[in-house]
Amino acid sequence: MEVRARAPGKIILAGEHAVVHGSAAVAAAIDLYTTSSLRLLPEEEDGGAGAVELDLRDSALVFSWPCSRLRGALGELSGKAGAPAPCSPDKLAAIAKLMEGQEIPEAKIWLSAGLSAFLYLYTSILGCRPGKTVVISDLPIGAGLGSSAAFCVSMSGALLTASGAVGTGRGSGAEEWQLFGKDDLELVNQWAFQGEKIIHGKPSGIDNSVSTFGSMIKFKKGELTNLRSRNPVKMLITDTRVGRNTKALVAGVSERASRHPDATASVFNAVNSISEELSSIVELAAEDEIAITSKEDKLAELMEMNQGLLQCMGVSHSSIETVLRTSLKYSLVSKLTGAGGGGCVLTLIPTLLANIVLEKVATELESYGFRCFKVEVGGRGLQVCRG
Ligand SMILES: Nc1ncnc2c1ncn2[C@@H]1O[C@H](COP(=O)(O)OP(=O)(O)O)[C@@H](O)[C@H]1O
Ligand SMILES: C[C@@](O)(CCOP(=O)(O)O)CC(=O)O
Ligand SMILES: [Mg+2]
Repeated sequence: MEVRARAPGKIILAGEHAVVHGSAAVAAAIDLYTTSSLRLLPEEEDGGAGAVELDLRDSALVFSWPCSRLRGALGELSGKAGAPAPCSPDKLAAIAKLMEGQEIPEAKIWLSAGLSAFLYLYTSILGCRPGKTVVISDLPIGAGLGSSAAFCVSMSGALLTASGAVGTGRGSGAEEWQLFGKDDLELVNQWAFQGEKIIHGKPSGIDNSVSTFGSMIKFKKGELTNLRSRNPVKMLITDTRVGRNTKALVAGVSERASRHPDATASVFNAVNSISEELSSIVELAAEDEIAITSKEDKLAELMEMNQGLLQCMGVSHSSIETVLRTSLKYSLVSKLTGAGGGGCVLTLIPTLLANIVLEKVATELESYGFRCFKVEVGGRGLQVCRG
């Protein structure tokens, strides 16, 4: 039997980086997904044959580890259905050794973090049982849209379903994709967070939480509040195609914070106020055109202020500045989203101007070699399908 699990990427409307240091942040799921499909294979009679295979379709790369090699490196693991234990330094070192001999092209060496997270999740949840996993994603990888979290959430969802630890709870029989109940989602989220730790070093947990639970959320110190967004929030996403790595950017902000503790504490505090205000504005119901415009003006101003503070943290980039300047020509406000340093930028598209301005600004941005995504904001989180 095959289990498929899909998990969305996300945008951060306010609060990235500061959220790692305890400030509030606001994030929403988007309708771009990573899907992990898992098929367990029968154990061979001698107990030693078979392999764990990971097929990364978008990269056209397949990785494989004989079960005997996994047992040799990690011991006789039985698999675990309950809450996860963090990956110990010894296990991480053993996983790093298992990367040896895998042919990762130099240009895609960043995939090794994802492979390590995969091996940790697979062997911790299922032990060293043979199986094949195929991963396909709509998301640009390493661009600020939470591909690492969507990878960990979809993988944890598929593995925990295959292990029997979680089961599909809700959804009509006619629907292919089914939703989990709250307890199952909590468990998937805990495992995905451990996977994110392997990829990010010090994640806040916002990305895996919004990918698991979907919708729009406020997140602060591990606490999640669901936001009821009363009016649609329309965002254009521009991928500058400048590659970057969240782990390095998060570490860079922490280093700046240790050099200038008082100044950065004030910056993080200001971001906290922006996220708090933005989350209450999002929940206001605007009934007419004047109210909608006034609400969107406030959101735009808060995004603009947040972008200035992200510059203070040292995570903007000349490509991001180009997107800001271009959108400003159309009187639109933008901010980076995710870790910055390149990657993606959000542009708020006012409801009343959407028909006039969206295509024009996207066309101009694409003429510079950027890639634009028009996404639905605040949709579903993890979904699973068996077949
Ligand atoms: N589909 C995928 N297959 C393998 N690894 C992935 C995949 N998606 C994400 N990753 C891992 O996550 C890393 C990107 O995460 P990160 O730097 O946090 O950027 P973002 O989460 O914004 O895309 C990649 O370098 C890779 O290790
Ligand atoms: C910078 C940060 O706030 C968000 C990172 O998002 P992404 O990996 O760039 O999509 C880090 C975190 O909250 O874990
Ligand atoms: Mg990430």
